[in-house]
Amino acid sequence: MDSSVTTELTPTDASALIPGPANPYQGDIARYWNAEARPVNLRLGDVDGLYHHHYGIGAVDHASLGTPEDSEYEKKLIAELHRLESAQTEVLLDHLGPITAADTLVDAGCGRGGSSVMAHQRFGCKVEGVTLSSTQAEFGNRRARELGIDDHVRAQVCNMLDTPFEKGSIAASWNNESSMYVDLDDLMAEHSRFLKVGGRYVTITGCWNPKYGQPSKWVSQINAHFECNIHSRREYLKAMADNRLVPQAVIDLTPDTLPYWELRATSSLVTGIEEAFIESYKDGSFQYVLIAADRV
Ligand SMILES: C[S@@+](CC[C@H](N)C(=O)[O-])C[C@H]1O[C@@H](n2cnc3c(N)ncnc32)[C@H](O)[C@@H]1O
Ligand SMILES: CC(C)=CCC/C(C)=C/COP(=O)(O)OP(=O)(O)O
Ligand SMILES: [Mg+2]
Repeated sequence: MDSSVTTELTPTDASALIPGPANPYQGDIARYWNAEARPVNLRLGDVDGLYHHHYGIGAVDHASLGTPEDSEYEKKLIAELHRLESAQTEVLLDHLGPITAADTLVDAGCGRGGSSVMAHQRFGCKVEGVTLSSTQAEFGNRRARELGIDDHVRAQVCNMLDTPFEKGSIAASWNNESSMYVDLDDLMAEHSRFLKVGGRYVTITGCWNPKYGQPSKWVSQINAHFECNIHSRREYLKAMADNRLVPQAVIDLTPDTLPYWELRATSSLVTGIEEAFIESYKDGSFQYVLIAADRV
C-alpha cells in the first residue's frame, strides 16, 4: 500500500488499530477473561444488571436472609453478596473527589463494566473502560446500550498501560481489583500521564503485607487461581510516590471484606478460592486496601 496516502478513519477502523496484547502473558489474561462465565459473577449480576468482578464489603444483613430452610434463602443470599459487591464500588466512588457531568473518568481493567455504570449513574459523567477481553468489552457496551447510556459509558479492548487518552485529560481514574495483572510502576506512570494535575486516582486491591515477610502460601494460591501477580502494600506506595501520585487515604478494608467471604463460603456458588482469602486475611499475610491518591 502507498504509505503516502492518508485515509480518514471511521470509528470502527480506528478501533481496529488498537494494538492487541503487549506480550504473551496479556494474551493469556485476555483468553482467561474471554472464557470466564462463573455463576458467582453472572447470577449476582443478574440481580439488577450491574456485573462486577470484584468482592464485597460491609456487614451482612442476616435479618434479610432468613434461614437456610426457607425456599428463597439461596436467592436472598445471592442478592446479599451482590449488595456487598456494589457497596464496595460505592466506597471507591466516594473517594474520587468532586466529579461533574462534564468530566471523563477512566475505569482501568473494567471487567463487565459494573463500576463504570455506577460512576456514570452517580456523577452523570463520561466513563471510558479498558479491558484486555473483547468478550467483556462487548458485554459492557451491550449493557450500556440497553441502559441508554452508551453515549457516556464505553468499554474498549486496550492495554491499560498504553491507552489512547490524552495527557492531562482525565479528572479521575481507578483500578478496581485489576492492578495485580501489571507492573505497578508502568501502571502508575500511565495514570499519572492521562490524569489532570489535581485529579484523583483510586485503587481497591488485595496486597500482601510486608509485615508478614513474603507472600504466604495463601497468596501464592490466589495468584495461581487467577493467573495474577499480587503486589505488596509497599510496592503500591513506592510506585505512586515515583509517579506524582500522593496518597490522600490508605484504608485497610480487610475487616470489612471478611463477612462477605464468610457468607460466600456457605453458598452454593463457591469456587474453591474462599479458604485462601479467609485464611490469609486472618493470618495477616494479605490485606484488602483502598488507596486514594492526588495527582500532583
Ligand atoms: C478481576 S477483573 C476486575 C474487573 C472490574 N474492575 C470490576 O471491578 O468488576 C480484572 C480485569 O482487569 C483486566 N486487565 C488485566 N490486565 C489488563 C491490562 N493490561 N489492560 C487492561 N485490562 C487489564 C481484565 O481484562 C479484567 O477485566
Ligand atoms: C483481591 C484479588 C487478589 C483479586 C484478584 C482479581 C480478581 C480475579 C478479582 C475478582 O474477580 P471475579 O469476581 O471474577 O472472581 P470470582 O469468580 O472469585 O468472584
Ligand atoms: Mg466475583
